[in-house]
Amino acid sequence: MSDETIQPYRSLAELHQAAADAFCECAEQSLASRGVFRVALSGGSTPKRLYEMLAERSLNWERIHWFLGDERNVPLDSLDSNYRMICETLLEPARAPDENIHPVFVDLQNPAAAAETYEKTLRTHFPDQTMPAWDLVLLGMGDDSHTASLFPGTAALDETERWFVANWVEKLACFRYTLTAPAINSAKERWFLVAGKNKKQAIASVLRGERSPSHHPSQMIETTRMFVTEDAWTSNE
Ligand SMILES: O=C(O)[C@H](O)[C@@H](O)[C@H](O)[C@H](O)COP(=O)(O)O
Repeated sequence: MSDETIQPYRSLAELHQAAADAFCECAEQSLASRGVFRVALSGGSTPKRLYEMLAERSLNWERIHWFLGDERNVPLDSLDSNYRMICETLLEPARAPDENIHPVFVDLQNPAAAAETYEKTLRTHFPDQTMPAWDLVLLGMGDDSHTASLFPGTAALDETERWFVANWVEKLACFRYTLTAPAINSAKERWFLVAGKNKKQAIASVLRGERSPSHHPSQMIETTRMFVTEDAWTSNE
């Protein structure tokens, strides 16, 4: 990823404002050219305020479809559910049509089956495609360089055919649901939102460290834009 695709912001508020503007522009362009905007959203804390801001924008809610880039293996009403967070911050305040919202119907006892079911759902939205043709995938980055639920040293990093899998994460001692790297890279736009000095080392390793996707999974993503706060950024100088 070249440095011109990376924009450091003085504050998280400025990052969210810029990301909200860029999101709306991306949606408008997609709707104008394809009549639909299909986006996979990130979980975590960084995008929450962005989602709240988007709920206040005048988007064409009827023609936007909302998907999960990853999910935790918890009930959808759990405080740890990405779906719950996205509903509370964005989809409920915006009154997005239920039929446009596509949660992962988790199966605590059989996450592999739930992931296969979600992949089948995705394939109905992107028929006859080898990989999902998202208009946008929003991503965060962990301080261990993970993105979505592609964690270092996990089996999902090696997946080249599947779109969406259940991924055992040893360090968390749990399954996570995640898009695979090829199913993220097939998006027209792949954006990272990264904030906080605790992410500085991860960003430096991902962008400037040796190429080692098994240690730095975010290196697998062909990023088109990175929104980052200055306290998480080190320039190339
Ligand atoms: O399910 C999740 O938690 C996310 O999808 C995950 O990949 C997240 O984006 C990073 O862990 C960064 O999280 P923060 O934004 O909370 O730092």
